[in-house]
Amino acid sequence: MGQVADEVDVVVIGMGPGGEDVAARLGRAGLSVVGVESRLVGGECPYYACIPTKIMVRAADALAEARRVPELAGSSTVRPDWAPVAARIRDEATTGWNDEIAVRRFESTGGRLVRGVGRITAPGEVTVGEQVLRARRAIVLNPGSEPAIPPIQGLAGTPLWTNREAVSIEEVPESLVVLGGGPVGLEFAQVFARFGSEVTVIEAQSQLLRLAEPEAAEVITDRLLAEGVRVRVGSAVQRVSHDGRFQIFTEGEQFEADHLLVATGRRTDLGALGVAAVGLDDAARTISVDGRMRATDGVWAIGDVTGHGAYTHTSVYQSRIAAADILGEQVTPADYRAMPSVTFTDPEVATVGLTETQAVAELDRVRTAISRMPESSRGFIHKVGNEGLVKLVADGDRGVLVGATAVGPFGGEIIGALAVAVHAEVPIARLSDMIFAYPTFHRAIEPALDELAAT
Ligand SMILES: Cc1cc2nc3c(=O)[nH]c(=O)nc-3n(C[C@H](O)[C@H](O)[C@H](O)COP(=O)(O)OP(=O)(O)OC[C@H]3O[C@@H](n4cnc5c(N)ncnc54)[C@H](O)[C@@H]3O)c2cc1C
Ligand SMILES: NC(=O)c1ccc[n+]([C@@H]2O[C@H](COP(=O)([O-])OP(=O)(O)OC[C@H]3O[C@@H](n4cnc5c(N)ncnc54)[C@H](O)[C@@H]3O)[C@@H](O)[C@H]2O)c1
Repeated sequence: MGQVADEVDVVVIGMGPGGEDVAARLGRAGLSVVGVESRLVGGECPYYACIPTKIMVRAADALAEARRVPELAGSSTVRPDWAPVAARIRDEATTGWNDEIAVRRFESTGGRLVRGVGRITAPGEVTVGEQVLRARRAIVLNPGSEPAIPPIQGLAGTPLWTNREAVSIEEVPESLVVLGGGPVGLEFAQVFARFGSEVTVIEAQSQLLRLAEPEAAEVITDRLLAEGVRVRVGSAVQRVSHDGRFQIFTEGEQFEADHLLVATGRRTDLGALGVAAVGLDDAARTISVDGRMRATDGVWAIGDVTGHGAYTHTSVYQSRIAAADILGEQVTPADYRAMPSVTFTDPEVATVGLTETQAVAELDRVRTAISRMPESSRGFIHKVGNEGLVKLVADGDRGVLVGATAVGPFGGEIIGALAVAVHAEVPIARLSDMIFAYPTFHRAIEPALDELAAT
């Protein structure tokens, strides 16, 4: 006798932020939904990524501000203690890496959770261990991504850290090498340095935050150097060894540290997900989706696996579209032109849309302008810690912004105004008429607009 299939309307494989959201929306709309999750409902973001790292950043920023007191307001003595940070992450944010609350939240929408690794075994069919699920209406794929470990000689088998170990430590390492100068690497590097670790960042590309505007990378590099972080760019690690401590060998240099944090990007495994069973390329890194998140007949995909920006806001944006499409509602196709991102270093590095390099590759006439945060009134008032800039990228033919970068205190908040401008294609002439409250950080947008208007 063959296995009797469990028939439902929708099976969601992977309950990351997008998977949880799409499952809840469809459940609330009256569909029968099974969510399949092999680890924790909620995915990477609440347990190992966004939330714990931002708790760490908040604490590290508090230390940095206290250290700035002598330049502004008297004297201060700062004695970092990791215990409150570890306790907040463990007890307040992740309840000991336990997803009971998230499971209850999902079940309250009418959904049913199946624990285990889900795999597509035929069109409309998902197998989890011995259990076979038939999806009448949709399979939604939200498997997220895993830390990618580069094939460096000697690295495999060492007790390296990825973001998952780094958010669950109880004590700050005395010394740390961070491999990779992307958002993950830099957020951790600055946090641990501010808590007293001796930190080295090794980045293979020629600048930190390789995808960011070079002017932004320069600001954050200078800040890290000023805080005592050792930074190596354009540096390839050739070999690693571990004998209780790590030795990291690059061309011409050797570094030694108690711990090694690998933050060299993310990987997916479409083979393990069984996508070939529905005709998709299982050797690919990402699943191509159309504007409605459809990957193929009866299959939708959302989140990191789609390759449209590994951010929680991407995953949840896509989940809304996928849910509406599955419910047969009118859908505005996905539009990523105004995709924002924020790296929560201090200063924050926030971007929206295209960088100058990307715009030049796509458009006939590109204009850019930069205003420096320390030259603004608020930058002057803020004084220590005021590094930053606003860079605008405009389509010279259409007279609209196609991209922007805001680096500075609250750079992630400043970018909000610029995201509206890029999203709604507000004419630059119209933006120039705006009133910017005095003396705010976002007022640094105005001189850059003036410069664009004058060219
Ligand atoms: C250190 C760090 C900090 C970050 N900070 C931010 C930030 O500040 N802001 C931001 O927007 N983004 C941030 N991100 C990115 C963010 O975490 C992800 O983009 C986000 O989690 C969305 O991912 P997702 O929905 O694709 O799935 P994920 O969160 O990766 O979840 C996917 C889930 O699917 C499960 N799964 C996978 N395969 C299967 C299977 N076959 N069967 C069953 N279950 C499966 C996994 O166990 C996992 O729980 C950060 C990432 C890292 C690493
Ligand atoms: N605040 C946020 O929104 C936030 C924070 C963290 C991560 N994320 C997302 O998570 C994803 C993963 O972040 P990430 O920083 O791990 O990846 P990333 O790809 O952005 O950066 C990884 C860096 O490692 C470098 N690298 C790769 N191999 C190397 C090697 N062998 N030696 C030295 N350097 C090497 C790359 O050149 C790259 O600069 C990103 O897509 C990011 O957008 C977002």
